Amino acid sequence: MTHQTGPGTEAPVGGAAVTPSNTVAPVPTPPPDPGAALSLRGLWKRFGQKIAVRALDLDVPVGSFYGLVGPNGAGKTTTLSMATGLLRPDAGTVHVRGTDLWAHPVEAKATLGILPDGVRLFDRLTGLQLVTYAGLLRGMDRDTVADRARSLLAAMDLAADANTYVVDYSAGMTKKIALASAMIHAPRALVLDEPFEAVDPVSAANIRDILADYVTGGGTVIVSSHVMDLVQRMCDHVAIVGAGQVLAAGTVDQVRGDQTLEDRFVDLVGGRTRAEGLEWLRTS
Ligand SMILES: Nc1ncnc2c1ncn2[C@@H]1O[C@H](COP(=O)(O)OP(=O)(O)OP(=O)(O)O)[C@@H](O)[C@H]1O
Repeated sequence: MTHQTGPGTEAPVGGAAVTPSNTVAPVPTPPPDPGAALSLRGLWKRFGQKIAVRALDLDVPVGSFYGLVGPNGAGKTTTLSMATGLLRPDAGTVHVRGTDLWAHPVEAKATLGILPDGVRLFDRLTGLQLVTYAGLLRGMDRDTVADRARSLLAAMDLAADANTYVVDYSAGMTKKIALASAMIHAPRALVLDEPFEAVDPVSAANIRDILADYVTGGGTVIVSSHVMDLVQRMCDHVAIVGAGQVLAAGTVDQVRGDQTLEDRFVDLVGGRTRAEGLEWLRTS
């Protein structure tokens, strides 16, 4: 379910959205959903002159496999970073099963597993050391960490490279070890920014199976992706984000209607251009 403020709403000042007098008043936003795995309300983020996320609301139901899609620069990473405590919003709230993440970060973050995009790992550790370190940081006992680390490395097809330094991993292997590190404490929700980027098709299928099992077992997964076909097949819910706002959200069937998700995405987001002025690229 999404709720958006009116089109004339400006960036917030002092934490409140300001509406110019000559525009339509914003639709009042309902309070955060305490039953949702993740409930975002009125999130804003500005970088200099660029408003990356504007008045974004989103509810992710518990037990859903939720896809977040949008064109490059739409604000997906910024939204997920604010939703997981990595980037402080200029305004708005994030609730994780009713807990205000920015007011009670330790409590809220304990229930999340996070795969951020582009954040440096401790890559002078081996893969096994990195996953072990993630478990110990979460306060788990050594035996449980050792058991789970072994299982995760096997599931990610990294057992043979357990003792290789992460700095020497390929991009896909790095993605997989970061994912294993996000899962070691059996979080209640996984927030994964582009988890399949650079991952080979066999590993991607294995990861999809792991995530599907996790959802069947009551977990919630939120993934950002550019691959519409993958989201349509893998997710049960989807939000299409454009220019920092949610343009459509709901179950995949609700959002796509009688179109493919890709066609619906292009309809909502636009941006298809004819390649004019590139005649010089033709070789014959
Ligand atoms: N640290 C930053 N400083 C300045 N601008 C930023 C910063 N982070 C993001 N932006 C800008 O905010 C906008 C949203 O970026 P964001 O990375 O959230 O988009 P995205 O939807 O994740 O894009 P992509 O699909 O390409 O990864 C972009 O215009 C980007 O240039």
